[in-house]
Amino acid sequence: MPFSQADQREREPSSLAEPTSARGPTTQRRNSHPFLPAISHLARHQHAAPHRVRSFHAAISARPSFNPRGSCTTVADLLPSPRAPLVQRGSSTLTAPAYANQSACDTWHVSSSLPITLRHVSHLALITVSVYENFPLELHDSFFGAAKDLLDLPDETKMRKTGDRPASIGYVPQRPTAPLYESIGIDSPHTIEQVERFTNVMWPQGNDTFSDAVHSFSKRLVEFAEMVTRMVFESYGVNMRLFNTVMESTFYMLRMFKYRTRLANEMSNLGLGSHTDCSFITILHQHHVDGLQIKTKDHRWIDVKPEPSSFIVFAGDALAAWSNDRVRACEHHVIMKENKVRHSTGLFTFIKGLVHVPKELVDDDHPLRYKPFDHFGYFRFFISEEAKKCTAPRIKAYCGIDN
Ligand SMILES: O=C(O)CCC(=O)C(=O)O
Ligand SMILES: [Fe+2]
Repeated sequence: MPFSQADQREREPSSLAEPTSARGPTTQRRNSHPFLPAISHLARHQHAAPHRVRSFHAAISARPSFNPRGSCTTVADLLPSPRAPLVQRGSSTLTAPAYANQSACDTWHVSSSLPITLRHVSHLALITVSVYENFPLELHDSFFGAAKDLLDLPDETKMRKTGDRPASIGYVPQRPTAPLYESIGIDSPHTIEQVERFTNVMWPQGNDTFSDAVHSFSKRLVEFAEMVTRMVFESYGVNMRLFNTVMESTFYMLRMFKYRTRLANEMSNLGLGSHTDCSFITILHQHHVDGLQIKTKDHRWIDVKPEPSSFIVFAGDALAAWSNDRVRACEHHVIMKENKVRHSTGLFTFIKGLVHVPKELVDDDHPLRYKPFDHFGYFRFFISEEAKKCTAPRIKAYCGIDN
């Protein structure tokens, strides 16, 4: 989420906040916020039996090769063994390999009510998840139709102030370093009040088609983000009371991106430069036009192909720190290969208050590597000029501990 416009608002009081000074490195173990590995790719899954699950239903596929210590995660390593035992509880089922592009993958079917143990998945860099129930294709299409209407508005309209929360940042116009890219954000898009507030700024006469599409889509996306969060807490054996606290303290920002086509005299096809996100997790959706690439541990860029109802989950910098470097924040960029306008969207999660590495993730082999940090404070640092000069990862510069 490489925002260039600093729109820094005052910090919101946090239910998680504890005085930093009161906590030394060895005592900073409560109130931390876990998260998923590096990347999940959520794809439509045809073989599912939706009637088996009550609510949100997804399938997670992963390639084999599991590193039980999971010290550091990127694509193409630390993936679970197909032989790894999977816990199946509640309405979960384990099915045959189902994801066509990946050989020897296993598929887990999970629902939000499902306490599936994700220990084997939690160090993954790349997993694929099919979301098919509660997330019909029409919803994706109506959402992207709404996003297109929004991003086709005149720049002066898109620049209007719409939010005032700590992590708010509104419209990011095309700029010399990323001339093809523009983006616009909606805070708390799962609440109808916030979506209507935003809509009324953009369309003072109202636009129910827009607000309905965005709200319906975001509500489900937030449910999905919660589900993933829960799975990660469980996978790390972190106290579930902490999960509840974190859920209450999570701030969601939805951003919609548009990449225009190149002009005749423009040589570069770079849509968006290489970066990691400052979020805890990011859930991305590319809709139809590809361009997203992620960097593997061995520094290769690989394509993430769009599928009509597929999502990708990235670990952001905050998750990397929370996990005490077990999970690596996913480096990604956008290369515009097709000569088509590209629309994509991302849900970014932030934790209000201090983020601590949980005690479960600190041991002799994994000494504490991060001080507790204020996530919104990190957001402000992330978009600052100072951060741009950092040679080390920004999160390390902000709150890393040299061991
Ligand atoms: O458009 C995309 O697929 C990625 C956008 C992105 O990475 C970002 O805005 O942080
Ligand atoms: Fe990003």
